[in-house]
Amino acid sequence: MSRLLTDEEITRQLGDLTGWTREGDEIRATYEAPDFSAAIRLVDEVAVEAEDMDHHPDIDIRWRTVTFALSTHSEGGLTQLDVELAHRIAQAASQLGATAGG
Ligand SMILES: C[C@H](O)[C@H](O)[C@H]1CNC2=NC(N)=NC(=O)C2=N1
Repeated sequence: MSRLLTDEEITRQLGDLTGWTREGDEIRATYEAPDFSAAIRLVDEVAVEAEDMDHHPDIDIRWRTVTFALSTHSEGGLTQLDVELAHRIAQAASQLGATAGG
């Protein structure tokens, strides 16, 4: 169980994460991988992290562009779980040479 974060907490905790923006009850980022295979590997690695956390992103895959949207559905907004998963996604993306873009 994780409580909803305040606006200030969200802003502060996303501060050092490139490409992540808040849109209402979600945080989102779009990554461009070197190729389609790397994009799928990124999704696969994120799946492992999501299962580890029992916290799951919405994922949109278009060729080598992958968009992740995070929200804690049970709480109806953003919690520490979303910030933690965003950091894990950023780490996986970095290791695969995927860069955060628009
Ligand atoms: C029972 C289990 O913990 C819940 O269904 C989890 C699974 N993954 C989840 N993922 C997300 N993003 N939000 C949730 O509220 C959520 N709930």
